[in-house]
Amino acid sequence: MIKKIIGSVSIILCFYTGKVQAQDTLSYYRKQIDTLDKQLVDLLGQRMKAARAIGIYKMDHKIGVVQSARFEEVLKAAIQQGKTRQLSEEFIRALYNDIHKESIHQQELLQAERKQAGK
Ligand SMILES: O=C(O)C(=O)C[C@]1(C(=O)O)C=C[C@@H](O)C=C1
Repeated sequence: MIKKIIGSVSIILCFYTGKVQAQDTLSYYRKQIDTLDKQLVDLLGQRMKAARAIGIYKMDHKIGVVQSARFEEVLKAAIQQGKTRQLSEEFIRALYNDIHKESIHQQELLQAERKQAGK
């Protein structure tokens, strides 16, 4: 009888500790995602800052905002790097098209602001 009770208790304990371990694993990876997401947004902010600086240069040198050949280069490099990280070409294309759109939007906005300010 006592053996049966010990057996049942140890099974319950195993389930419990298993659940605790699963929770630990989930929160461990979620924390990792939270940290990486912060870095991602921070990097995107840095990239846009560089894009705005390019926007000023383009305005000063009368260069058009959209530079398709340059964007193709950027995209190609990102697709190549993505391949080494198990990221599909489709995903990288969609991501970079959105980044490019925002980059152009920020440059145009900045140029419009500068024009309005008479700079
Ligand atoms: O390289 C430039 O000329 C940029 O302005 C940067 C950038 C980009 O976000 O990658 C943005 C717009 C251009 O069409 C090409 C590339």
